[in-house]
Amino acid sequence: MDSIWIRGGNTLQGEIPISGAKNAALTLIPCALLTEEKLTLANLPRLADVDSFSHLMNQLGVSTSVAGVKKGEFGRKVTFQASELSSTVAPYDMVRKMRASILVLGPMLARAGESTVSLPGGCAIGDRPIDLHLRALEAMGAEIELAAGYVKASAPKGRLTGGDYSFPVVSVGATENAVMAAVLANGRTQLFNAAREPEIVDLCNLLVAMGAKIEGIGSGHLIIQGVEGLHGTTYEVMPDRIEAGSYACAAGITGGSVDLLGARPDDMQATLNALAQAGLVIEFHDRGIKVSANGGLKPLALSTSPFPGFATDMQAQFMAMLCRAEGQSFLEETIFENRYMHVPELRRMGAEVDIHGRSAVVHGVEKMTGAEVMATDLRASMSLILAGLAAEGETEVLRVYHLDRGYERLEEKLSAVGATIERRTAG
Ligand SMILES: CC(=O)N[C@H]1[C@@H](OP(=O)(O)OP(=O)(O)OC[C@H]2O[C@@H](n3ccc(=O)[nH]c3=O)[C@H](O)[C@@H]2O)O[C@H](CO)[C@@H](O)[C@@H]1O
Ligand SMILES: C=C(OP(=O)(O)O)C(=O)O
Repeated sequence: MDSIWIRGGNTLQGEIPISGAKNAALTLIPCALLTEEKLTLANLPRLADVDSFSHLMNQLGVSTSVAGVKKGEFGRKVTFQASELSSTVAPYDMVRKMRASILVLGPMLARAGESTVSLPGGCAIGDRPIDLHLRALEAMGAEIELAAGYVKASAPKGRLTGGDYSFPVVSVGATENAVMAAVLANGRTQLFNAAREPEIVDLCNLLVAMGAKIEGIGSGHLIIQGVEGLHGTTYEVMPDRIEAGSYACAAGITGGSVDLLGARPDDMQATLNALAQAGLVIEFHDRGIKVSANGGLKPLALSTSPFPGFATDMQAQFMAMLCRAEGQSFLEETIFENRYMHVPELRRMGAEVDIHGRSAVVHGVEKMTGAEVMATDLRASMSLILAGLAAEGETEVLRVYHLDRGYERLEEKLSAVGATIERRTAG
């Protein structure tokens, strides 16, 4: 199993190209299920989750072809074609590896009139139910059965009918499933209190490019007029705002300066505001965003919330950075109940963090020290990498497969800006 080894203490300086967004890719790929024609996605990040999703698509009968990729380039262009579906079942073996597999439920139901997907269950960061995905599909006439760990959805007479649904809690995945189902439904669907994350805007923009009719894109009220069919297209995946924010924290924690090439300011305003409040200097230019340290880090008070609020996917990385701030920071995690798994590992590196339920108090320390640490989930892993970059001595982050879900060639990107970092393969 691979690990990442770091010798900390280097000040990072230089350019980091930002890859296509994992969380956009994972909702754009299942859109291929909505048409018999080819869907080509450019700038798809080379990530374990994207490979797993492509594999799941293959199991459903979708063909994939990858365009020639040049050595040293990030991302790749993949064409998906679902001429016909050979299966409408997403098995446990796939779903347990990647929760986002649930995102085939809506489009497969819309396309084939039926869809069976293994229940994803909880994961390291929390319970993560899918009840809202199911309620939204029921509002479009879906009949849902739960049995033997699977959810089986079917559309009476083979086609969903437009309906209205108001989400009691903002859910990114449930909004995505509902939108992908509604685009082929018979009639109009209205979604209230829909998630407004930039990845959902990316999804809606792709669907419109495929011939869908969607109003209110970017707002919490989506109005979708179902159409008879969608066509293929070529579409470029948006840049990863979480990857960009993570590398911005790397500049902060090492007292350096990085240019986040391709990052889009509008997608990450809350992150940029928090970085600025922590004392970093943010500059915008036509190739991206430059984030530079300017003296010591200031402590912050941050609470996670749905977009446009401060993203839960940035909480662990900010916590690592704030371990080096001058004073006490306060963090509150409102989205997932168990998203402080990185804290015991950060403490092993000298961090002083108190947890009280969903709140954390981070007492800034003058130095952190390298250690062997265990990654527990994707963003927790990144927080340990960040701590390792600033720590004295050597850090080895184990269970790197979590990182490989969401950071394309992390060690290459960080060594290019001056980090002493390498991937080690055991055995
Ligand atoms: C692949 C992907 O895009 N993953 C992102 C997506 O996850 P995901 O789509 O799973 O997260 P949701 O937005 O659905 O979850 C938000 C909250 O709603 C709750 N909930 C959700 C669905 C449901 O049916 N019932 C329910 O109660 C969840 O437990 C959580 O407390 O959004 C999260 C919140 O921004 C991010 O951390 C993940 O990186
Ligand atoms: C929680 C995350 O992803 P997923 O929903 O795929 O687990 C994440 O990207 O931080």
